[in-house]
Amino acid sequence: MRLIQNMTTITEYPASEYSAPNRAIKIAVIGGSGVGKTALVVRFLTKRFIGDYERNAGNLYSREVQVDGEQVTIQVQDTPGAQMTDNGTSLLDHVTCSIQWADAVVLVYSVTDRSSFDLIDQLHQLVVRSSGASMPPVILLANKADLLHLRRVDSQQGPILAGNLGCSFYEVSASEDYNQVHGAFHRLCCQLAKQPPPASSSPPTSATGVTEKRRSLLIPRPKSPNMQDLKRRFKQALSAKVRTVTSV
Ligand SMILES: Nc1nc2c(ncn2[C@@H]2O[C@H](COP(=O)(O)OP(=O)(O)OP(=O)(O)O)[C@@H](O)[C@H]2O)c(=O)[nH]1
Repeated sequence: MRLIQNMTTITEYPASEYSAPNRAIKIAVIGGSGVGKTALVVRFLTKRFIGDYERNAGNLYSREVQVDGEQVTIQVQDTPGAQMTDNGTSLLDHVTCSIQWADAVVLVYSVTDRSSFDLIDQLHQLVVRSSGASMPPVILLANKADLLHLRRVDSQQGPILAGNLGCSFYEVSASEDYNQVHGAFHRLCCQLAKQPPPASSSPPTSATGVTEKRRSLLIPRPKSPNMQDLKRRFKQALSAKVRTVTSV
């Protein structure tokens, strides 16, 4: 597949075709539970929308692509849903680790879930706190835009929040519109690809050494075989649909 946008080209290849180590672009996707994080990641990487997923335990997905002639590996960390508690938020250890690992962060809420919108401000603060001196690029995604009758977050509120946080905003539907989802991730990838790759020998840029940790120690290990796992789930979903059709 070849995509051209703003003079930047991205060509996707099956990961198995290449063995040479590439530059990696690492993206962490964070947000409340059930907002569609997995659906968005899978849609971006495979073009497919699969309705049902197991509850996310923190999978790492990757895909080989070519950006402006440079072969890169896009790695997307799908984090478990953060939840609001009386004391703040929970399930944040994994989220914090993902932020420190990532080159960029995608914050996600669902337009059908007011609490997921209210959570964004706290998650953004967590990104600021976890990033030290090297704040990564952040984009805000409002998902499930197709569910008009269930909307609980007004369409003007997303852009206002994004403006306050200083990040780009996209309202998307993982289920209905691949181009919207792809466009949002694509622009982020192009932005990251234009940045110079980190020098492996460079010293930490902050007293906490967050930058150095981001590149090395805190890389979460994949908890599933990524594309293999995706293919297995897709086959399961297909065969379930075939069973439903044949039994009607
Ligand atoms: N209608 C509609 N449903 C969606 C959309 N995106 C996701 N869903 C549904 O929302 C539910 C939750 O999606 P997931 O991708 O599992 O959400 P998640 O944020 O990864 O959830 P956790 O693993 O609990 O953190 C699933 O039933 C999806 O089919 C969308 O754009 N439109």
